[in-house]
Amino acid sequence: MTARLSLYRKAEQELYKLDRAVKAQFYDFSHMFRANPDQPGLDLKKLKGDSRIYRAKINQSYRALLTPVGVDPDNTQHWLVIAVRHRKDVYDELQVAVNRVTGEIEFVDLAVVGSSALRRAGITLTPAEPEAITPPVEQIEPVPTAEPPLLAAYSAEQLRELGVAEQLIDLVLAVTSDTELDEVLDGAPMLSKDVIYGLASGMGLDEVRQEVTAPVKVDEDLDLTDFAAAVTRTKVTTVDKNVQAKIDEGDFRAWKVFLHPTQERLANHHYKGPVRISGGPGTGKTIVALHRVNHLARQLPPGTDKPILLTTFTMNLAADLQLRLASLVDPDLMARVDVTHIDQLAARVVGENTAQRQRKQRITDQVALTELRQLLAELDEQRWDAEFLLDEWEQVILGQSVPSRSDYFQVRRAGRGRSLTRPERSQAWKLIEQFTARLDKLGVETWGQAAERAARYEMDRAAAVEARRAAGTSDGESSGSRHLGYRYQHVVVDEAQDLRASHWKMLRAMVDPNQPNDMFIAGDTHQRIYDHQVALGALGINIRGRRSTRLTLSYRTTREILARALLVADDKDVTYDDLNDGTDDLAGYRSILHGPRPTFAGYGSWDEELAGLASTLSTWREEIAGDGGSTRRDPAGHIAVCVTDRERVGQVMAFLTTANITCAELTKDGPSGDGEVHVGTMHRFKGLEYQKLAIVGVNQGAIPRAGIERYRHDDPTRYEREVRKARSLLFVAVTRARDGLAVSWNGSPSQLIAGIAESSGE
Ligand SMILES: Nc1ncnc2c1ncn2[C@@H]1O[C@H](COP(=O)(O)OP(=O)(O)OP(=O)(O)O)[C@@H](O)[C@H]1O
Repeated sequence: MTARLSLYRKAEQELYKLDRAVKAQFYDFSHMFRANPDQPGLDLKKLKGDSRIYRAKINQSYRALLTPVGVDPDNTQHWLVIAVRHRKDVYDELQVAVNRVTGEIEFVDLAVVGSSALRRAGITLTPAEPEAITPPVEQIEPVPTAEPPLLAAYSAEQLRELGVAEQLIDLVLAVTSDTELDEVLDGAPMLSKDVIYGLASGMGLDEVRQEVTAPVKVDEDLDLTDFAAAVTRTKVTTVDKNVQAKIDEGDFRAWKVFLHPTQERLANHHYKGPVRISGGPGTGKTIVALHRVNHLARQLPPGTDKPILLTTFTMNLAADLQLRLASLVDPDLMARVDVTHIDQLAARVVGENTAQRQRKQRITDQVALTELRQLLAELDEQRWDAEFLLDEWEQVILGQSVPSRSDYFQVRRAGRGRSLTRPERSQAWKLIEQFTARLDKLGVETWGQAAERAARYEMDRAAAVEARRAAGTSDGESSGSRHLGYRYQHVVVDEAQDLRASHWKMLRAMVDPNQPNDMFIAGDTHQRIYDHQVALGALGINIRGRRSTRLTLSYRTTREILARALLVADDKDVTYDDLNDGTDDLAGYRSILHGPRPTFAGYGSWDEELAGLASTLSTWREEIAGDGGSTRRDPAGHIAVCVTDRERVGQVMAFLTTANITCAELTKDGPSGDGEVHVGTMHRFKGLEYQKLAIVGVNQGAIPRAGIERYRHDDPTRYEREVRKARSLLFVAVTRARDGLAVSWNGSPSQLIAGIAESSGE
């Protein structure tokens, strides 16, 4: 009798973590099982407590827990592996069931529930192979506590109705502390976790019903005993000859296959207009954007063009998106997606519209600032600060495409702080005119200028398309049709918080505003590290009602790190916008991952801090190398050091090299070289993640820079803006760490972490 075998998500994740040798034995086991599940070497036996679960032998120590889910028409048995574990963790009380809300098969992992919670709920676990174990005698009684149960306000019936797994209900109603709740939910099915964490974080019953339960509820009447039907609704991995490759991919595979229902809904929904996904760091915005592209690509009619644009803010992030997308999307469909960073896109549009001899070299804002300073010095102009003027030009004049001096007199200068009188505006306009003429003469332009030009070209093109439509000629009818249609059918944007107004105008004009699924925008304004605040509505991108959604569950950062990160971002005096006229917040932002407490440490000098850093990195290196069980894991690329300025990058790398730690600098193209520890300034860390991260030199005066003090009284709005940018930068940095974070400083700590440093007792 042959068998078909599938893997439940949890079992697959357990396999990722096993030693290579045990994984190899699992592949052998699957092979044998598929040939004949009843062969004696597998020792297939039913657990005593629940008639649905069987255990089978992978090797002397490991067992597969399986459940039969039906028989195919050709008489092949179909089995689902629901867990893979050490035999001492197999208990007779384990159960598998069909969830009454989702209709999926689910397994509650009682093996990971702490003994105090089990006892509180009156559950005793009996090892399935007692003869093989010398059980630790569990004498610990739950500490009697006067604390009421955490979820005392709810009844078993209410939890059942929301979809909490039956076996968990008594347990969660009994727990009295967050720690116990974490233990109970550690091995819980996803819906149970979402519901309980939702209630525990203060969401009301109706809110949970609406936001968590309703989206995953199946409409049909469910037969809770029909496992064959249930397994068709459950995301499982088929065990075939490719299973080894799938398991070896480990966590890299997880994001491709197991989307959270909220993420899945966002990625696959049909939207009548632009949609925006927000959410704290690590909540999967990028993952959803990638799946969105996959979904859109699969709907395309056959063709050879590239109707989908996937864009982001920087070059290295675009390269990363390209790589990840290629592992998700079929190669044929991948060829239909244009993955480009936003400045490159603008440069392409400008290039298409400019004769070769008129093309200009692009310069950074820093180079432009030096030119402007030079000009002001030559003019002996003392009244204007170069930085202020450059910002005025970038944000007000270019940002709003102000075409003339008279328009500049009328324009709103929201968020600019210092107000300007009419004569002052006149002076500013004149100086900026002289400045742009100077750049022109040098044959250069800033990226802001290029973006503004690209927006204008693209808006002209959109106007031409609309005019043709109004005249009754359809797109692509005549020769030269490349210029006569909208450039894309779908635009997907990641890291949206940092795009300039002109980028948005360009993107808006690249896609038909009257077609569905036109724009999909992912970003988090708490992570805005450039000065480009926009109101999308005013730029023709109207995001209505339910087309704005927030993700709240972090898949990256441990709870311990997230709690400190929130202290950085959530200052009571700061509000964050929603890329429009409203506000955004991080309410409900949470993680279910646990890890070591982040460290905050002050040193007497930079040299001492560097020595402390080398010691931390050495410890981390050993920890990561030891993670792989008997095979040593290569720590390269899993550890990074984040510094506050370029100069310190060099200093850190030089010091670490002498301490026998090899480094690779994080450049705008990604890490240069294959050194094991990546070192870079904070800006370079946007969108990245590392298992362990050290942030050094978080001193008073380094972040925010001491230089902004001059604005404190003269231009308080500007001062606040600079502090906010620094806050966001540090927030981005601390949330890059998956499970290890060490923040340090020498002298006095930055004002942004002073409170955290004190409360950490260091
Ligand atoms: N459904 C999922 N299953 C497994 N892993 C996931 C899932 N969703 C996200 N992740 C993982 O969580 C991490 C963070 O995801 P992602 O980079 O998409 O978050 P983000 O919201 O874009 O973060 P940031 O705002 O910091 O750039 C990644 O390692 C990703 O693979």
